[in-house]
Amino acid sequence: MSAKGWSGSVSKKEMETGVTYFRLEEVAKHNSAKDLWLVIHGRVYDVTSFVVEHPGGEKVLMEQAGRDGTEGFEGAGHSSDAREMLGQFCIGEIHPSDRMAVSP
Ligand code: HEM
Repeated sequence: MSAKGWSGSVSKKEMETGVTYFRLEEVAKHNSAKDLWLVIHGRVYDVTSFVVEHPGGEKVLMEQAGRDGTEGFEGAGHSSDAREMLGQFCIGEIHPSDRMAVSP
């Protein structure tokens, strides 16, 4: 369980479930093409290595960098292949306290 650049302490719940939780504030820091995280359906994705490979282009990912890209992701009508790809970029979930602020 590693989280690049994350300096928060590990909560009891995280130790029990093995899930890494990120605050929106933390996700927002990863907002450049060289360090790009986004949130889709409450999960956090580090797509830094995927930006240049994204079939939909770099621009749309940059526009959502450090933010909740659920609407954009769903709006583009991604294939089931694209949905399966999400798994390899997932690094954790949005912290329960911030969950109301993002799309479930
Ligand atoms: C980890 C996140 C993402 C992955 C793995 C991903 C993957 C893909 C893949 C594999 C395609 C090719 C078409 C398909 O198989 O559906 C695609 C196309 C596309 N994606 Fe993404 N995508 C991601 C995030 C996003 C986001 C956040 C947006 C918009 C804000 C977006 C917008 C698009 C668009 C506009 C296309 C082109 C659709 C077309 O040409 O018809 N993608 N993406």
